Amino acid sequence: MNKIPVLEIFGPTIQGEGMVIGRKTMFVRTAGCDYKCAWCDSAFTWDGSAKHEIKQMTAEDIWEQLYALGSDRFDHVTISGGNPALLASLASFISLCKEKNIQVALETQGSKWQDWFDEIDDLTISPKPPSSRMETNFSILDEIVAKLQANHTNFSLKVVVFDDKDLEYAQKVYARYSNAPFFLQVGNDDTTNGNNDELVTKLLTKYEWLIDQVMESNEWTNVRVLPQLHAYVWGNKRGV
Ligand SMILES: C[S@@+](CC[C@H](N)C(=O)[O-])C[C@H]1O[C@@H](n2cnc3c(N)ncnc32)[C@H](O)[C@@H]1O
Ligand SMILES: Nc1nc2[nH]cc(C(=O)O)c2c(=O)[nH]1
Ligand code: SF4
Ligand SMILES: [Mg+2]
Repeated sequence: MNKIPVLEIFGPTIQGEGMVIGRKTMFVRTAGCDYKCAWCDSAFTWDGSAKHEIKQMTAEDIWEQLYALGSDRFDHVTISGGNPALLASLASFISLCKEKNIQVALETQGSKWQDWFDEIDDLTISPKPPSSRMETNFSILDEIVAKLQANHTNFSLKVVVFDDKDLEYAQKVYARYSNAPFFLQVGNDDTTNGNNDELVTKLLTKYEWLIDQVMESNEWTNVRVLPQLHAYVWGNKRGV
């Protein structure tokens, strides 16, 4: 099927995470994931709770909706999910964005390759640490990273950290792919809290903990430590 299962289209907003943090962007969130991370902040993309909201869209349908929301006020689109790398059909949307001079970022966990990865301007690969209860297939990840590097694709690695074990895992990933830009991201373990002041206080404490760990370690040098910026502005709200 050539259609793309879409759950959300929103923006313009700021990219709250990783290698293009702060950039003005639109978002397209696809449905379906091959993982089920214990702390997934977008579980509605795969747990069935929003299945009635999934729209099967063509590349042109998605573009129309992006344009209806953002008109000429954007030049960058972020594709997230779910795992958008499950969808070969995204190729058509990515080339449509190119035609329109729109840059494309994409978020995926690194469990599956797509040939269109090399067309992405800002590709984030986010392997999952032990707290997620998912298992990384390092032979697949090795292959993906090797191909991206061989093809000079602009990508980065981003590991979400909740605890010491996660940081140990992140260190292993950092050492294994030592030439790749690397980001550590604060984990949000309170994804249903509607009290933003309380949430932000919690997240800042965790951010400080993560910074402290990295600063005092000689195993971490060329790394960026980031929060989820959008959580500080909008808390756990969807569609921002
Ligand atoms: C919802 S995922 C969708 C893309 C893809 N499935 C992935 O995990 O990379 C987008 C990003 O949010 C991160 N994320 C998900 N839940 C989170 C949480 N509770 N705290 C911090 N980051 C989280 C993921 O690690 C990923 O980098
Ligand atoms: N503003 C904003 N930035 C984000 N960066 C990654 C997101 C995601 O859910 O993949 C996200 C999101 O949902 N909103
Ligand atoms: S891989 Fe991404 S979308 Fe899938 S469950 Fe994990 S965090 Fe959620
Ligand atoms: Mg998110």
